[in-house]
Amino acid sequence: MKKEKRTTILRFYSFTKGLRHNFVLALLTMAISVFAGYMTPQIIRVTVDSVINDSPFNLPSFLATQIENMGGRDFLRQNLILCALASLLFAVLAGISTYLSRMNMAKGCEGTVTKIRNTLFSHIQRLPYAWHNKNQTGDIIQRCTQDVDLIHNFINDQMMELVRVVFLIVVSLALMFSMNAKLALIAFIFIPIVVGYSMIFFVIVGDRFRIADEAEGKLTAMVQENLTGVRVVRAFGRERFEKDKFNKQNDLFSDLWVRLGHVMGVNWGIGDLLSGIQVLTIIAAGIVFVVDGAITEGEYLAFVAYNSMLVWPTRSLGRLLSELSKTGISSKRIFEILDAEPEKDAETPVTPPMDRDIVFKHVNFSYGTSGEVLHDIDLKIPAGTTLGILGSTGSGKSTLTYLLDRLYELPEGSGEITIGGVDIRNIALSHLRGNIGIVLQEPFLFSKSFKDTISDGSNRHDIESVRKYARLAVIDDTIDRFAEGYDTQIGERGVTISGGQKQRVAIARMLMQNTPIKIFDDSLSAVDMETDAKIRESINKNVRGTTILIAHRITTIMNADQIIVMDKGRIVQRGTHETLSKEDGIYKRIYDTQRSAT
Ligand SMILES: Nc1ncnc2c1ncn2[C@@H]1O[C@H](COP(=O)(O)OP(=O)(O)OP(=O)(O)O)[C@@H](O)[C@H]1O
Repeated sequence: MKKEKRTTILRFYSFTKGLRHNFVLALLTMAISVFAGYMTPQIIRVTVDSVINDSPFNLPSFLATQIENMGGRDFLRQNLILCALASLLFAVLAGISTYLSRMNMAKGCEGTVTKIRNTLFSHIQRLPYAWHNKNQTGDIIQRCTQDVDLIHNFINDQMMELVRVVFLIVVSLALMFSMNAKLALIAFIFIPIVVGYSMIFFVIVGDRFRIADEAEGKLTAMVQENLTGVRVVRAFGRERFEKDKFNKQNDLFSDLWVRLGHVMGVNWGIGDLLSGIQVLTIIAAGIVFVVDGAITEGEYLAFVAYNSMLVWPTRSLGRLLSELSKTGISSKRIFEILDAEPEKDAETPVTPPMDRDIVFKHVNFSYGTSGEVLHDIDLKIPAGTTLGILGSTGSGKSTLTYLLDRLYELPEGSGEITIGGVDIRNIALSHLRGNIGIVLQEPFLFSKSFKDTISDGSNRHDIESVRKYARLAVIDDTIDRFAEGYDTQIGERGVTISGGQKQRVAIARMLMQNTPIKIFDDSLSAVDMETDAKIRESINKNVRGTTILIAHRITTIMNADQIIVMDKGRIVQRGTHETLSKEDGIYKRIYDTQRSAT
């Protein structure tokens, strides 16, 4: 059972480390403020009963002695202002302690939430690629923002409020019981009723909030997908379709919130009704008690004041419980991320030289969702050579590279991939990935200048080095044509560059990282044949290391030292361009087709 995840908000306790003194101070000063607030009705009671009327002073002995020393009842009657000043003193004390309480709570809360956000973000960075593929980006964003905000509200408002409310109820009841137990009991009876029905709403609200929160996650995911794919939306004239799809989800989302609001409304309404009945009961019963002489007039006034102080927190307790229910759902959604297993190194990871032979030994692989994607792959890529991979879409070419880069882990018993004889599962992940450069068919470029983009991941940032690699990727002239040259910003707030230009910038970036293993995953597909040839020629002449070239175009891979042809997850042909172009099979068919097309 130890493994069973505790998904309650209490798990956030560890994030309060180093800030707990703020929370303790916040609670202490809050207690002082509550105490000071409770003193005013006591001052009114003493003033009415023992200063204006003639009842004996019903006060702790040290206070009664103090009043006697000052001149007793007669002195106070002539100086009623002193009673007012005492009230003012407690009001000031309440104000100052409330300020200190909020200040400390804000410090503790902001510090805790900052830690939660940082931990979430860095944990997400370490989660496997497979996890990212399985989860919608919009939903992850929703969890990191909206759900974290709810935790913020919980710590900043609800937690404090909960303690305050419980404290207020206990103090009110204690004071009321000390004045008249029977009347206090009448006031108390309403509390279990309010808490009881609030518990029912706790469950209903929690359920509805989870559904509404998930719907919001879908809505965020929809917006995110639409914005990312804005080009496709425009190109296919899908604006209306996208708008309708969004409107539908938005209607569903707002419908869910209306329903949640309905439940909350009923909850609050019943709470208010019960509170009204409770107040009326105490006012009426109190009058009967005064008439019967069971309590004094001063006690009655104090009792009604304390009762109103009791009603508000009791009603709040009901609301708080339903809010807490939402917080519980949010914390569960956050811990679903934090509990996801991050990528791990072997127990004693090694960092061997990577400019060595790469070997795939009887590799089989499945993503788990469909059948086997790779079947019995046996392949050796001698160090410093170029491997060309050709194959139909979905034949498993990219999967080979994902496995090499350990974006997906090869399970035990599914074969082995080694570099220089070392199983890659034993190589430190940062070492492995730091030594393998990949350019994808649709590379992702961050919003930076050309210069910063190309030097990203390299330890050199001087313009001459950047230019050198831009030249190798045949993108130097294009960059120079922009008004701000290498300082031109690309991406969201900068210039838009074509798919082929993007590919070439990504190639320059990868070449500048100067990794001993380089993978080009169909990354010349968007450049014209002539530029493709120029890039390959400059790479052949100037770049050393092991290269894996995946392409659909024969001309891209024809100079490779070794070429494999893949079909349905198997290597169906292997050789060089010389041998394969003469052998009957897929390679020759594609070669003939592409030759006749040019
Ligand atoms: N993350 C994934 N989860 C589940 N299945 C996947 C995943 N990635 C790829 N596949 C499936 O694995 C098979 C091989 O895909 P892969 O991307 O390796 O093919 P490919 O030869 O590189 O194709 P292309 O030339 O179109 O890039 C395909 O059937 C694909 O649908």
